[in-house]
Amino acid sequence: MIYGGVKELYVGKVITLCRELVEEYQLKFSPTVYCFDYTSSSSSTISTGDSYKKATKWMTGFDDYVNNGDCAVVADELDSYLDEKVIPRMEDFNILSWWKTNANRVVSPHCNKLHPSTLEALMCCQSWLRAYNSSLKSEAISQFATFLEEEQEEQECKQKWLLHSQQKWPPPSSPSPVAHKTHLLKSEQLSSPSSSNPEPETYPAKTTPSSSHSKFIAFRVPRPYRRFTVSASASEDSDLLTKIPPDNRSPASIITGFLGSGKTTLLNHILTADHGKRIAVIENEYGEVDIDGSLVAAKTTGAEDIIMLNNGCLCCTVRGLANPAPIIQTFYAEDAIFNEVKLDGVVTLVDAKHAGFHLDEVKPKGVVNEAVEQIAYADRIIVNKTDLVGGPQVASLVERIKNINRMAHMKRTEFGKVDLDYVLGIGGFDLERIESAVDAKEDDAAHDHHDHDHEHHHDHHSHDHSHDPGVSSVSIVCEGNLDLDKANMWLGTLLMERSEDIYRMKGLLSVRGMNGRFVFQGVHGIFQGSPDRM
Ligand SMILES: Nc1nc2c(ncn2[C@@H]2O[C@H](COP(=O)(O)OP(=O)(O)OP(=O)(O)O)[C@@H](O)[C@H]2O)c(=O)[nH]1
Repeated sequence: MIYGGVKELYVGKVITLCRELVEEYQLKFSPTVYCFDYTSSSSSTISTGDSYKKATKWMTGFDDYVNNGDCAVVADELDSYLDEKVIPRMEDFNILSWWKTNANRVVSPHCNKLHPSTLEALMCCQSWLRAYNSSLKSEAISQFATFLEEEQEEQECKQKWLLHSQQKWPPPSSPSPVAHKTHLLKSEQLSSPSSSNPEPETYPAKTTPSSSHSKFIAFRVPRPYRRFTVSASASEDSDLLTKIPPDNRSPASIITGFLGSGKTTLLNHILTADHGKRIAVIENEYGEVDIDGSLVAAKTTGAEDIIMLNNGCLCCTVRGLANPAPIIQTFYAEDAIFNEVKLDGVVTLVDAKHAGFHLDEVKPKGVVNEAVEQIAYADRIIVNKTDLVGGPQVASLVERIKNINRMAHMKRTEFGKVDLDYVLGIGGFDLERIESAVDAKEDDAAHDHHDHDHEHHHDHHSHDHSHDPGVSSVSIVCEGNLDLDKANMWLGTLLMERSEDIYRMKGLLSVRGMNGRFVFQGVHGIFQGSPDRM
């Protein structure tokens, strides 16, 4: 109609040519199904102004064809394409918007957010490689294509993480206005019983290779976090192989707390005590002058391992000093550190006299109070300087602290005087000690002799949720066994969606098909889990 008398000849030629091309394409690639929805392009929404029609009068034949045309029988992809109804002409038709709303998504919503050039490179590479791969059957190319796909996934995760971290951490140019120090204690237990047993211990179990299958709890954590993949091999008949290799790495403790809360005092107490441990101190001093270096007792007692970091600590100076999270993450993110050092625990000093003031401080929207954060990450909380305030004030502070972090053990002190066992060898991040941590926490909350508030708030069988300063402890206790797949899915989703909000978590799961418990612990996106020893 549009092309006059010769149309049969030319249209026929074009169709034959297209068919040859499609056949060639189909030989190389498996057929792809494209689905288009034309229903949303109803003519009622289309502007077909009279002036436009007049100006393009020569196209009226096409319009008639559109209105009366019938579909041909669909034989292959080309036929199906030729068979598609064409849409009426319109003045303001935008082909790109039409494809955006009508065509099937070829790009996932996540990919859609990638930089166009990144996306283009990924897609092109994949297409080329698939083409080569189909003709050359190259294993290496196939692997590379898979790598690219994984990289694409990684980019999606990374983008998600970036969104979170941008909300959470101050950018390098705007460090936290609160000047804090964080001390890292690395102590080597010379007579550690585990160090005499270098062989990994395997906990035997009957497994039937044919019937056993592996279950995985694997959380993709975007770089620079370490990825944890934890597996439990369980068979249908409840046989289980569990294995937690002994951990001979040197333990490290983080001492944190608000300005003047007594960190250096506690450190001196530790360094001068008779414990037989060799201790290295990495002190992060926010300021030009090394004040605390001269105060730390070890310097005068001949210890050689004191390293001062005047604005030099990579994670602290970049991300602000008040938040211990970056330091905790450093122990997991860097292989060199992770292989040598295990994080033992976070000890938070709280100034009994001034902490209430800091906890009350109202922060701008989206900014978490640093004093609250330091309590939230803690395994041990030392309410120091109790000599400066009365009993009721300390009791009310202790209550507030418990609302923020019910898992941590707490003690009241003067001049940081605590038993060393209380702050060293905590095992706060140790999967093998999760259970004792949970049990001991109950004892501690109810019977700590330093803590005379006589609180008997046993929340073991309740869903406990307090609302002090935006951060609170939640304990969930459920009866029965969990389906591992569902638990995996739930935890994975929780971490993907809300890891930013999870300061610490510890738990014991009873999983269907496992004889032992499944223990886990985590800090934000870092998650560790393993079947418990039987
Ligand atoms: N009254 C009293 N003073 C204490 C106590 N603990 C520490 N102090 C004093 O409080 C001051 C600050 O203690 P530090 O140990 O330096 O506190 P810090 O957390 O290291 O302080 P920054 O380095 O400024 O963050 C020092 O003068 C200590 O002697 C305590 O329990 N009672």
